[in-house]
Amino acid sequence: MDFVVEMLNIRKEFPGVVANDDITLQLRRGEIHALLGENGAGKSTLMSILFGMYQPDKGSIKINGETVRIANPNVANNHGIGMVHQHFKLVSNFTVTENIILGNELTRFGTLNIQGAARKIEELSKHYGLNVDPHAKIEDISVGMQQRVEILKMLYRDAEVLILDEPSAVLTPKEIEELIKIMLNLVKEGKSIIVITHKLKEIKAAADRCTVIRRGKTIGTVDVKTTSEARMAEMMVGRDVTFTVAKAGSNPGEVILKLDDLTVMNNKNVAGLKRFSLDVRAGEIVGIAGVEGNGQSELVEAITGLRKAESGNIFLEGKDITRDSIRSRIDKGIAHIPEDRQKRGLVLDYSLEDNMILEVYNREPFSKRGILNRSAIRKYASDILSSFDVRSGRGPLSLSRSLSGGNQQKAIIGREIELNPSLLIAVQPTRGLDVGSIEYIHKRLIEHRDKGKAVLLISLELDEVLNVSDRIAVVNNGELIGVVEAAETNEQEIGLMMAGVGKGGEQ
Ligand SMILES: Nc1ncnc2c1ncn2[C@@H]1O[C@H](COP(=O)(O)OP(=O)(O)OP(=O)(O)O)[C@@H](O)[C@H]1O
Repeated sequence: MDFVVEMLNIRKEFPGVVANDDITLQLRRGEIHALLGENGAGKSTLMSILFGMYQPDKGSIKINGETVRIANPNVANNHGIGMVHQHFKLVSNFTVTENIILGNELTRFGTLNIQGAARKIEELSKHYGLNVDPHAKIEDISVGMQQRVEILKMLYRDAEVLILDEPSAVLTPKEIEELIKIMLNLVKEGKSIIVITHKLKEIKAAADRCTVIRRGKTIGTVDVKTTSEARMAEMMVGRDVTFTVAKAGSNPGEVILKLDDLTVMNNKNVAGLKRFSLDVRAGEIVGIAGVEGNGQSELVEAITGLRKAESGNIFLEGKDITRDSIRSRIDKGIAHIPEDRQKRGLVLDYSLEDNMILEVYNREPFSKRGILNRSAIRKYASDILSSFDVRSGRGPLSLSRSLSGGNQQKAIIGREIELNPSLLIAVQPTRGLDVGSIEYIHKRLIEHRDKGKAVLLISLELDEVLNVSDRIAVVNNGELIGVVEAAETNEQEIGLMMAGVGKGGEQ
């Protein structure tokens, strides 16, 4: 068999955890190979080893049949291996071309040949159907385009093997479709791809084979065509997974959050949210559906106090909080699962336990007269971590940075739900989570509702909005297009509303 990459019996240990335990993955030339596994199963570690960022403790790597030692990412590049990380590594005020040649291109005379590079990038972009403008500035292009720049960067360096780490996590549904097309184009031209993803639908749509790992061990490699989504999910978590959300009807009570004619400016100082009014009641989950960038961030930031409202009012349990500080809003009962877990969710260089008390460290029993009560903090953190199944090497003492992305996300969700807020704002709460964890988080959101609390769910996953919410508010271009009962609508209707067509067909 013609394998372009073979990772054989790989082992990698971190303090307190065996991240990879005898893992074998063989990549055929010209295939799309999915790598599937629960949060913390060891996928990123395995790919970091292939890309030369970590050295395995045991095992070997073969490229085109020859054993190699990949000492660092430059060596990986020289072997034709490229990687697109979850968090892009682009300089935002540089152009596409400047980013691609950064650290790579010096001519024989020590001067840069930017025009030549731009021409080559344009050709590559055309050849693989990427449609990227080499002269555009990174800050002016969409996230989907930025990802293509990362792909181009690999192609520019003649990568034959492309590793994509959860590439669809940051994309809109349309961008995901385009990405799948691009991946299929790439393999048609002879490239080989390893893609880490939690989305079984995408594996079905794009991949040839799929290797499943669980808790650091290989479970098996399957042909995607002949394996059902349910079977792959079961291999991954070791039990059956239900894909539907079980919930009783809602029982809404008094209004908890009232937004009245709210206008909020965006970063470009134009109205990102326009004269927006909405009620969220106790005992209900209201979902916000919309294409990314249609006012959702401005809405969330205005409610949480991260951005000021230009006009209009925000009421929490009848009290006007429009001008309250962030701290005062937290104290009054607003909790927030932020979209960006690394920037806003966690202090990555703090331990997990310190992250669990970020909002409550000044309360008893966690501190008294400025002295922290470590044992109370540890107990509180340990309880959250075990109830949300946050897996890490050293439990509450683990550095937050060392957790896998999905486990970081679960820790944030646990911390916010534990505050028992009267209003829980959940932004993309299940982004990057495996299907088992998604099931669990949905259950906890519904439980919170059933305790008589209000939940505002903002998600780009239409399935999630439809399944978890009781009512759905659709936004387009910063405006509320309409509010519908989740039980009485469907994907088509919401899709049309997201495109700006009001309920009943009026534009
Ligand atoms: N640098 C590190 N130091 C300590 N522990 C680490 C480090 N990197 C990863 N780990 C641990 O190794 C395990 C595997 O992590 P890894 O990031 O490979 O998982 P993953 O499968 O990619 O998860 P996810 O789907 O959540 O991204 C986790 O328990 C994680 O906490």
